[in-house]
Amino acid sequence: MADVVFEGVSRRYGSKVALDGVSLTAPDRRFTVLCGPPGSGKSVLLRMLVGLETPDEGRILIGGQDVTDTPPAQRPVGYVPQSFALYPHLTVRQNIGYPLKLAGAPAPRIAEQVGRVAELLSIQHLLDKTPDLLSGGEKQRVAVARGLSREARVFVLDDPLVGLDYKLRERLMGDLKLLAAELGATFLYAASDPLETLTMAQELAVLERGRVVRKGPVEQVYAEPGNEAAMRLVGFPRANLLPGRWQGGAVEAGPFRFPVAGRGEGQEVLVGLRPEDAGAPGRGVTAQGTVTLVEDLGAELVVYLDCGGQPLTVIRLAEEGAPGLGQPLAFGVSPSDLLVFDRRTGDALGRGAA
Ligand SMILES: Nc1ncnc2c1ncn2[C@@H]1O[C@H](COP(=O)(O)OP(=O)(O)OP(=O)(O)O)[C@@H](O)[C@H]1O
Repeated sequence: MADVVFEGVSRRYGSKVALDGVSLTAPDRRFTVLCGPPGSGKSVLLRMLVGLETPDEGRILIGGQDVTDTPPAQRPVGYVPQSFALYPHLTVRQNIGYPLKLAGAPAPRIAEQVGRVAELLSIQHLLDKTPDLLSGGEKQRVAVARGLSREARVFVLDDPLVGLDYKLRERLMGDLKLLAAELGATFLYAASDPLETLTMAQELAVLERGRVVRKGPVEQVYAEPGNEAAMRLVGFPRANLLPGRWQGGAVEAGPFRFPVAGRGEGQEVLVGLRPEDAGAPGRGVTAQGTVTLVEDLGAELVVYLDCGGQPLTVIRLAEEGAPGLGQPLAFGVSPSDLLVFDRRTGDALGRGAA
């Protein structure tokens, strides 16, 4: 078993609180994604697991063993850092084998492991080259291979695909998922991109300002965000969040006015609506906007609307045809897809009632 457990972990840098009492379990052999805006503490948390940072308070356990004070080389953790540097004077083979060499592995064992990860990442043909001969995407693959070369029970990847173009990222995401399944280890992965978050995660932890504001299986967090930050960060395209007010038993926000169940009378709220939950007009709550931009995703179109000054994004199937710019577009929303959050605290208050 290699559950990773953070127990009440805090870290300050001077007066800046980077992590504030984080408690989180990354279950054994599951792929856990940490998502959150820049500066929310993802890297610091991962660097603590690797052993490059020490918590001011709290403990870190791997497979039930306290590793809080264990030196990095003695932790069963492989690491792909956010900004990687390959050694320019070493070949790809030597770069990938470097962490194993540091850990004192014998040469035949290193050769075997390097061959294995190179095959998993389809970079066998690059093994004898030096980094200056590689493209950006190839370098990234080598960095990932180096992080995965250790025989570890836990792998930590800190936003490893950042900066790559869309096509390359998509391919590497697929490869990494397969790889994770094949290695059968526990993965922790920081992602700053919502598509990457959704594609990679089995388990999810949403961080904001050094705290975990939501955690759980990805499907559960998506269906019940429970918090405005989780709604904003988990979903692609990003969810709409409209400022509004709860008054007289109904919420009014942008083009919507709908009855709600719950307690929040008189409150300033944010109404969350996922673009994919806006459907054909005629059902539930209907609204209309003017088309300002259409983005083609292939089978789907992302349609940007202006609803009386309130921007709103909806999804349309491409087979329905692209709406014209400047044209009106009506749409319908099931009341239960309108999620209401407290604008001050971000906490969920309720949903639209039928
Ligand atoms: N060595 C350090 N010295 C001072 N402050 C630091 C240090 N490392 C991190 N911080 C601060 O801690 C906070 C959390 O940083 P962290 O790098 O973990 O964020 P992140 O969520 O990984 O962001 P990004 O997505 O930009 O990588 C930030 O405010 C950052 O400035």
